[in-house]
Amino acid sequence: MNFLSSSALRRKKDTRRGVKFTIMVVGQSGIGKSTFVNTLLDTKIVPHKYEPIGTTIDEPKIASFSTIDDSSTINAAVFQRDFNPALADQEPGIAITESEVEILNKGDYSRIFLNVINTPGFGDNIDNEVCFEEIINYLKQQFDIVLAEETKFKRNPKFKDTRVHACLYFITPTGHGLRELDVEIIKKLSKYVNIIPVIGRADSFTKEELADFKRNILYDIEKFNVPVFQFTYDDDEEAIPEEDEMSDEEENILSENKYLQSIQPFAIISSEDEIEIDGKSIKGRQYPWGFIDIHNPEYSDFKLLKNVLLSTHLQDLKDLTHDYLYENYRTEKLRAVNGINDETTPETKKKEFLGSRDSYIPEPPSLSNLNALANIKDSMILEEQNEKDFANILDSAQLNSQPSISSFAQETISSQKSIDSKNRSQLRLLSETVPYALKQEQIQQRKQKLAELEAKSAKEMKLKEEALEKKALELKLREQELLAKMSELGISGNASFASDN
Ligand SMILES: Nc1nc2c(ncn2[C@@H]2O[C@H](COP(=O)(O)OP(=O)(O)OP(=O)(O)O)[C@@H](O)[C@H]2O)c(=O)[nH]1
Repeated sequence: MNFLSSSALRRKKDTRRGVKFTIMVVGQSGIGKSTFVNTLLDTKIVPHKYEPIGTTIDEPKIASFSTIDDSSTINAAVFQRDFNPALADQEPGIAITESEVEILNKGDYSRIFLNVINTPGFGDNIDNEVCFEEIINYLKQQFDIVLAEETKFKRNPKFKDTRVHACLYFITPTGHGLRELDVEIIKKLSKYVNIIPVIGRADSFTKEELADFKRNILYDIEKFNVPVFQFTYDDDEEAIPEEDEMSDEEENILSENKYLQSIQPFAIISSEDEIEIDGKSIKGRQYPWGFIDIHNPEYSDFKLLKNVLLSTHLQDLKDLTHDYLYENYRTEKLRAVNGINDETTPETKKKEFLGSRDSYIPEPPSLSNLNALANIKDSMILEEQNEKDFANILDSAQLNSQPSISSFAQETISSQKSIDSKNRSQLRLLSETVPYALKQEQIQQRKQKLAELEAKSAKEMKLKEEALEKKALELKLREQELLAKMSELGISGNASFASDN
């Protein structure tokens, strides 16, 4: 009989109920992002550029977008779905779209609720700064949503965690290595998401070219300290003490990680098309000289990458996002908003904060008290736990008819309650301000962005107005010249022409 530990049981239950996982694809247009996603899921969930609406199972939701040319009314997403030659010379800007799909593993009935974030327009602009900002803001916003929820006194049981767990960064297949733009964007994004570099359309290289390209990329990653996701393994076998013998499963994981690390970055070939080979239908690409099965590891790392994302490393990617990336973000944010002194212990902070509680007047919602709130909230949870413990003592004491314990517990609870009830109402009020304050911050940022856009378009309007006035003046002068010429020649102008003058 197989026995499962309670955590393994919980994990099994969780996977049956469904695991939420979010991936993002970033890279230049035409590099194979949409094809990869659709092949990965064997479903058309992401549209290709200029593909009309209605070709995917659901229309992707536009989460946010930025336009470069503010005077235009189009945005990247609209621009990309419908080809309009009149707008072809415009900068596309960037859109961030979300597509959700549920994956059911028929073997063990586990489910993954996968959210795919696409970034059409990325890298297609002359100045891509706005694209970086839009993606980073999106990633930060998802962290903020979790932070706001965490600080709530009463959490929403239906809360949806939208943090992005992995970003597949499609490297432009130049063959030379990483471009300056790649280094810059990966460095910026890696603060908020695990970056997995990918070479798309790997069939455009010969075997040797691909090996060279991979080598160049690894060299650049090392040289410029580019923080990408690592498949960790310990090369130093002697470092593991004998008594810490590894189980077969652990050994397999280590050797698998070692192999995955050795083939980095993944070079993939994707295809949405099925081709018929020996009466069997396979996902592949047909060339004038033959075909490629995209699952064949000899040519494509597609199968490996699929396995990493949807099976072997899914939990690692989620854990790293929560325990490392989000935790760093949370700490940084709390420190920044409160100008916190690290030497102060949570206990001192709590005392300082509670010292003035009798004269406490709630401040207007602000992030400046966020850190204090987080610590207070921890202490509240502790106090609440204490109260529960006392109540348990009381219950068991009453059951056992032991009046001495019962009266002790009751006394302690009532004195604790008199302090706590006062605290609690203040703390409840404060903890409710945190999500509100974060929302306010976002609204403020949006307002500022809108104001900047308005100022820019007002400036452009003014320039256009001046240009029109200049043109009108030129026309007027031309008209006068013509009239003068006509009178010289003895030709009389028509009535309206003359009266206009
Ligand atoms: N040869 C080859 N072509 C590919 C591969 N993957 C995608 N393509 C083709 O490349 C073209 C562009 O692919 P997309 O998946 O639409 O590229 P994208 O990066 O999503 O582009 P945007 O939608 O503009 O962002 C399509 O014609 C695909 O069929 C591949 O692995 N090998």
